[in-house]
Amino acid sequence: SLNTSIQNYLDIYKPIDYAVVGQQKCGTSTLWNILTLNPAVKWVGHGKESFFFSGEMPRTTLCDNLVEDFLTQVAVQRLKLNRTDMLIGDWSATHFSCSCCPAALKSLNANLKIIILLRDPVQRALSRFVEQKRSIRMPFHKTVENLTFPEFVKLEVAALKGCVTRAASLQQPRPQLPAGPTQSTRGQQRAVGEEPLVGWGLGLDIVRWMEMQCYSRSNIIGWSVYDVFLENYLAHFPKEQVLVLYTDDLSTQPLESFQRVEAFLGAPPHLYDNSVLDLVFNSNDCYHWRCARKKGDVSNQTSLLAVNSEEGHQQQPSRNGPFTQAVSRLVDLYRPHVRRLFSWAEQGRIAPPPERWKRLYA
Ligand SMILES: Nc1ncnc2c1ncn2[C@@H]1O[C@H](COP(=O)(O)OS(=O)(=O)O)[C@@H](OP(=O)(O)O)[C@H]1O
Repeated sequence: SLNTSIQNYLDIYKPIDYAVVGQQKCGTSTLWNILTLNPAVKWVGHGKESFFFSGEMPRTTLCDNLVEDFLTQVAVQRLKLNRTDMLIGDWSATHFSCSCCPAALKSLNANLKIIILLRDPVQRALSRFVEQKRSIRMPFHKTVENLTFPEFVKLEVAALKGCVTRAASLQQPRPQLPAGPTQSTRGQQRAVGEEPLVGWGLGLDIVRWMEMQCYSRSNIIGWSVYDVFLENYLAHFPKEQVLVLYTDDLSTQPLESFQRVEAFLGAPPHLYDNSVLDLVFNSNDCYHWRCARKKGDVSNQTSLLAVNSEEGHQQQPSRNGPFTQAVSRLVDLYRPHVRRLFSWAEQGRIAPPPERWKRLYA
């Protein structure tokens, strides 16, 4: 029963224009619900996420999934709406931590615009932990059901460190880099002194590949190690095609954030209702991509939930208690990775992370 009045087959089957690749638990549902109120901005799939090239469980990498099936899903959107003039994107938040996804997406459309939303790494890890713990339907519920947050952090950080140490032991001498302005493997200019960015299939050696897999197989803690995954995207796509946003900005300056995304996508500006901009979707209060709560009602609930479950319903974690220690352990883990984000911001490769992150992780 599809409306086939649109004549141009190529227009219907052309690939997506943009991809919001993650990160999971960083506010992607809020971005999706509000941004797609703009009639020029649409998405592929029935729900929010297609999970087409990588699923919830990191081992289910699907980069060689049938391209034609994906194009058909995109075409369905154009046929349903009987329009070819809107921007169609993929919203799978699982694509950020997937090693082969930047390569697959680049092959799909070299002009693709990539959008990445990042939240304070500890907050993201906490958010995912609480979600998995609370719902038996969640894929990592079994992993965390009998553990407190500090217990889980201790085990997982040790496992991650072991994995990364084993990866580092495979280090071989690196080829000498030529002096002066250099070209990356993909031919893009980088300034003197800027580290070369490598990606899957683009200069990634065994050490960094294995390291990336250590983090990509650790959904709750490892998926907050943003620089490793972001580097992969920046190696494949020119920085002009990669927009990095921060959850803090979505929270404090929602309208500006949506306008920035619209400008990046080349979409006509939409007039958003103020009451809509005040909404937070898929919060710990109401786990569903479409479930909305007022911003003020959900703030800081996640850390409270985690503390309450472990320290006897206190309002604040005790100074040297297990929860505070777990947070410090995570801050130590994330520190060098957050620092890389700041250095990329200084080099103009990405938008600067929130100042608050500097105080926490510097
Ligand atoms: N505007 C704004 N400001 C601050 N925080 C926000 C905002 N929008 C979403 N959120 C929080 O993001 C969490 C949900 O993220 P996602 O929608 O990306 O989750 S998912 O990957 O689709 O499962 C979820 O975190 P938790 O509440 O800690 O679970 C949301 O509360």
